[in-house]
Amino acid sequence: MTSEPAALRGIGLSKRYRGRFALRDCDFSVPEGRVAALVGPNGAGKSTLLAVAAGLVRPTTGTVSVLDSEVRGKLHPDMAFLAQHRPLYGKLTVSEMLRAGRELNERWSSARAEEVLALLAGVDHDARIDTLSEGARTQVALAIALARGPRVLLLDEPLSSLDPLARDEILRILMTEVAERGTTVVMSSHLLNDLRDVCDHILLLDRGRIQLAGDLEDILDEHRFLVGPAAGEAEVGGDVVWRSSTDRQATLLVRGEHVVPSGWAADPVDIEALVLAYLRASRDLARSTG
Ligand SMILES: Nc1ncnc2c1ncn2[C@@H]1O[C@H](COP(=O)(O)OP(=O)(O)OP(=O)(O)O)[C@@H](O)[C@H]1O
Repeated sequence: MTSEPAALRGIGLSKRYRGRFALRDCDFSVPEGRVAALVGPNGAGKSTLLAVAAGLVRPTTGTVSVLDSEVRGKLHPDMAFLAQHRPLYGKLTVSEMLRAGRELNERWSSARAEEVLALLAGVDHDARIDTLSEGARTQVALAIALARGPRVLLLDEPLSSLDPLARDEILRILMTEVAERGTTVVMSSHLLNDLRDVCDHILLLDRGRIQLAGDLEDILDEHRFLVGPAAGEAEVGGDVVWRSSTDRQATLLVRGEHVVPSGWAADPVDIEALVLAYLRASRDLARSTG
């Protein structure tokens, strides 16, 4: 593991629920200032990892640290967490909810809250929370999280069930926060297309295990898709992450040094294709081992 200061670091992190691992031996380190995508299929352990990092769930073994101090059963003061089920009171109006946010949060920057109000310019402050669209509810919850003035922001599926316009609005707010304050963001999502332009770090979880962790550019640089006649496949050396072949053609995802046999093409990968190939490899392995 790197000794670079980390916004969020897990060492040997495991969480078991009734004998089943939701997280297993997870090592990762997200440096400060990164926007990290936490991706993986349903049930991979994303929400569990975020809940452990937020101090809501205790790990079974291992540790998680925020800004180099170990999380021990409560939210780090420099962190804000937006849970998947937005922590809002439906019967309050937006103004009342913001007042409640101020009263419920020890860490509340009034100056920051004023700025954050500007983020809610399009939301009716007299409307009850339970009458708002999903996008507006997410904006209110995000505004309250940002008014804590966090250095690290954890978001559990902030974009799910939002229409494209609302997704764009939330991402714009996040990117402004990152550009102006250097806040570290770790967000889980299934929407790889939306993450492509905003994330510079990736944590890929599958069945509780970290499959990939690191800066996105380095990880994309390390991988190539090789495509060529199936007969040449044996010549490709190195680490083959995933393969798919017909009688005539093979497609391989390779990591690190490898041979490109004559007649084969080596293509760069993007985040979506990379994640899909890792998940397919994992599914193929699970099928073959029963
Ligand atoms: N409180 C709990 N009690 C028992 N099992 C749990 C609990 N929370 C999560 N799990 C189990 O842990 C595993 C990981 O769940 P988790 O919600 O962390 O995954 P996820 O990647 O966030 O999934 P999704 O994308 O569907 O939200 C799943 O098998 C889930 O059923």
